[in-house]
Amino acid sequence: FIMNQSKEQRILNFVLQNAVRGDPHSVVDTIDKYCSQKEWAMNVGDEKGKILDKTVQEANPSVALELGTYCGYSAVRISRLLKAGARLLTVEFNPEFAAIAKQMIEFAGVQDKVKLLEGPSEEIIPQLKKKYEVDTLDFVFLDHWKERYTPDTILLQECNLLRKGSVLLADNIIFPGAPDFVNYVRKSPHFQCTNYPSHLEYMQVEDAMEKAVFLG
Ligand SMILES: Nc1ncnc2c1ncn2[C@@H]1O[C@H](Cn2cc(CNC(=O)c3cc([N+](=O)[O-])cc(O)c3O)nn2)[C@@H](O)[C@H]1O
Ligand SMILES: [Mg+2]
Repeated sequence: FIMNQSKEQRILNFVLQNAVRGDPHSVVDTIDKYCSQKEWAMNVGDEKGKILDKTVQEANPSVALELGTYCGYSAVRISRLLKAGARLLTVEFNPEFAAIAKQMIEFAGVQDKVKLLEGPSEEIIPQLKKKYEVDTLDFVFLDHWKERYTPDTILLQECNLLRKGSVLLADNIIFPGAPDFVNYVRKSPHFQCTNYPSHLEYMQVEDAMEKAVFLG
């Protein structure tokens, strides 16, 4: 247990020493092993990860966006399911976390499918069309600051980044909670919502994910 390292650095080192290079599944399993046995961390985890997997497979996105990369757990989890030629853009504004995630993504061998965009989501989203050549987004995973879920969902619409059928999936609806987001999407005539009860990663605490499909 190297004290002067960050928790995120310890998670990355555990993966580099214990997972199989080029095998995204082993990277995901190894992070879950470390975070359930050694140090808790805010990865979406395996129980909610299975809901994420099903939602991604159903959407079968060509272009996906993730808000809040953290160590890259869900970026690896999502990108391992993407069809040939599909891509994931993931947004992270903490440079230390971005550096960890970059190494995690490369070790997993999914770097050709994943583009990590460093900066706050509110700055990056308006750049997606011109700077990152996005037309519309097929899938969006929200897992960053919970107070940003609603403003960023509104921003995605204002930037014409959603099309009929675009799928939003939000983590932490119960814990830490995103009450204004849940109110916003469930009240909006532009979204069809589904709630998926689950548990907080690595804990026996209630949590849930919310799927909101854009109706145009
Ligand atoms: N506007 C933003 N733009 C880009 N990246 C952002 C933004 N806000 C936070 N981030 C980044 O998301 C990552 C992860 N993150 C997520 C959160 C919010 N999520 C949680 O706080 C959380 C907390 C718990 N929890 O406390 O049990 C469980 C979870 O699953 C969570 O996602 N804060 N940082 C961090 O690296 C941060 O730099
Ligand atoms: Mg989360």
